[in-house]
Amino acid sequence: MTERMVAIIGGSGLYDIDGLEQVEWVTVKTPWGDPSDAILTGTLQGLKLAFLPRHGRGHVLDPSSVPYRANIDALKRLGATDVISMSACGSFREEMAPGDFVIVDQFIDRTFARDKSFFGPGCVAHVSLAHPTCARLAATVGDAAEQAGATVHRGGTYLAMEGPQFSTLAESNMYRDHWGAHVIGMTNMPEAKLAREAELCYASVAMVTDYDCWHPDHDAVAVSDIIRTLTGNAEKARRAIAHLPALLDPGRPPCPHGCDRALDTAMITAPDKRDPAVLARLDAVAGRVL
Ligand SMILES: CSC[C@H]1O[C@H](OP(=O)(O)O)[C@H](O)[C@@H]1O
Ligand SMILES: Nc1ncnc2[nH]cnc12
Repeated sequence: MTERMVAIIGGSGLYDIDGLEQVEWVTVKTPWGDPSDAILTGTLQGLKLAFLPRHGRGHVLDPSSVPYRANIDALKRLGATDVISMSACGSFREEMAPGDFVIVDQFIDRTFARDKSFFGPGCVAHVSLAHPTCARLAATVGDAAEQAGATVHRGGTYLAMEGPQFSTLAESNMYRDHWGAHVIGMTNMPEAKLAREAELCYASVAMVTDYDCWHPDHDAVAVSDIIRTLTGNAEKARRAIAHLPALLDPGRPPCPHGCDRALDTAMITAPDKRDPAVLARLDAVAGRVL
């Protein structure tokens, strides 16, 4: 049994959480640079929690500038075992309406200007991403969101785009009609890939703010519309977090899906060929297998 620490990565509109005890904003140094901000740590009814605002408090980082590797490394370094991402997103489906929560289970990664792996020359590893989210954690997060009064869609494909501009109509139609995506955002990739490499269970709550630009009855998305919906979404997200301690024990049994053992079969560089400087950077992420 591992001691559980649930890390919440808060997206647009969610820059802190309340109700924690023994609260501290902790500054964490990582070999990948500084995380987006200090990390809020504390306990909620006995459950250890950490909270990191993805864009920094005051929303100072655009999606391409978020230090995804530093964020995941810092959470792992602090002792996180589970990561719950809470993000604003556009919807490609009529029934996934603004205000609804989608528990994402698949991704299409269209980002191209971000560091996507902790591994590389000197230590090569290939983890499986067939099932990029943790089904156990996702089910619990879905329960917490429902208990918070949200309309929850369990399962959905999140198209991660580079941004910061929103999609063209042609792109929106292609993602929706031909690629089968359900929601769109700019941040869950490479975050989910890095969480898997760091052997963290990862679940994503995509909180719908708009219909992007494909919907004939809705104007193309604008930040002002998003902000209007965000406030209500963030309130529901906070209520969902408050339900987590009743659903998650402080002790965490091994992940039945193997998220916490993702590196068991991933490393391919021969041990005597591994670069010591690269291994030093992997101390938190891959320390278990190095
Ligand atoms: C403020 S609209 C666009 C912005 O919102 C989402 O951020 P996050 O995923 O961190 O909630 C989206 O991905 C864009 O970065
Ligand atoms: N329509 C949209 N496209 C990309 N990111 C988003 N975040 C919120 N709405 C979005």
